[in-house]
Amino acid sequence: MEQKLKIAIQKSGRLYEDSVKLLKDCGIDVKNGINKLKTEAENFPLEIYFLRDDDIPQYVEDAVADIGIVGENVVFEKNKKVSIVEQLGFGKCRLSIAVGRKDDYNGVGYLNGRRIATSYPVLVQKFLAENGVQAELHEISGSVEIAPGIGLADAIVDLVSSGSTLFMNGLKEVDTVLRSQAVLIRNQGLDENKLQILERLLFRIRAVKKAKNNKYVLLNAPNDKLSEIIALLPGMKSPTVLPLAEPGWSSVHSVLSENQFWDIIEQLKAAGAQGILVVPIEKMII
Ligand SMILES: Nc1ncnc2c1ncn2[C@@H]1O[C@H](COP(=O)(O)OP(=O)(O)OP(=O)(O)O)[C@@H](O)[C@H]1O
Ligand SMILES: O=P(O)(O)OC[C@H]1O[C@H](OP(=O)(O)OP(=O)(O)O)[C@H](O)[C@@H]1O
Ligand SMILES: [Mg+2]
Repeated sequence: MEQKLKIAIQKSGRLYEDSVKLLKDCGIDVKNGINKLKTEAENFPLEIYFLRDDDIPQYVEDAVADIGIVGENVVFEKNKKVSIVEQLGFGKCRLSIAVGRKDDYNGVGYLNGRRIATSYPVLVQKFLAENGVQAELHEISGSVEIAPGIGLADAIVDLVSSGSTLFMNGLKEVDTVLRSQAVLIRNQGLDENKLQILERLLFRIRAVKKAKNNKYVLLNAPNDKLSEIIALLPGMKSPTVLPLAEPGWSSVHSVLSENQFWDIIEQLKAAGAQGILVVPIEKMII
């Protein structure tokens, strides 16, 4: 029987949809019946377990699952013997210190002798020790933002992304303990066969990630401006240039990365490019 790689992903919550989408974008068909906690892909040797995110590092250390998708915040908090294989670019958030909106926080020293509520005692204790601060930790498993309002703590350390939960609870973000995103982790003792399946999966994940960070650009350029325009375009090798039906004009095709995209588009326009089209790329294999 063909061996399968076992992957643990979050059952529901912030990482669930993006984790399933990533596998689907990798061409792996994931059928998840409601309340079904285990499923097999039909077209790739992968078995998928749907779990609480907190449990994933332990399961991966114990080889109950071979690999898993979980936030770096959880990986570092749980401190299990697993390896991080790849950052996945979603589930981006930060573990931050927040205090009451009117409190006069003036640096981490403010926390000396105060009560801090958090679901991340290990990370918070490490941060406090590094900063020479002694505080009283109250570990709570959720709804941390309510703690100052009900007199349970003077400050909290919790995950923040838009900041709207803090705002709605009368709190303000004052310092960051850790920046986090979802990562792929693996058991440290995978055999050759499983490592090979993991390599195949990683090859696809990287192609999907790369495609997301790049755009395909098509534009029209007058031939006398071609060399100036081509010099602005990186492309995978070099841009493709095709003659247009209209004499004296060419169509130029290239790939631009998301982070330099708008700068280059402005320069292309200034250099005489017209009819610029930007198209998403589905997979990118270099
Ligand atoms: N607001 C956010 N924006 C982006 N990513 C987030 C946000 N909040 C949490 N995350 C990331 O998503 C992970 C899962 O968050 P979620 O709130 O779903 O966890 P949970 O309530 O502990 O879920 P579970 O039921 O699986 O234990 C977090 O560990 C973090 O990495
Ligand atoms: O800065 P924001 O965009 O408001 O996001 C922050 C909130 O998101 C997470 O909780 P989530 O909404 O996932 O619910 P949970 O408490 O049930 O985990 C986190 O624990 C914060 O409470
Ligand atoms: Mg959890």
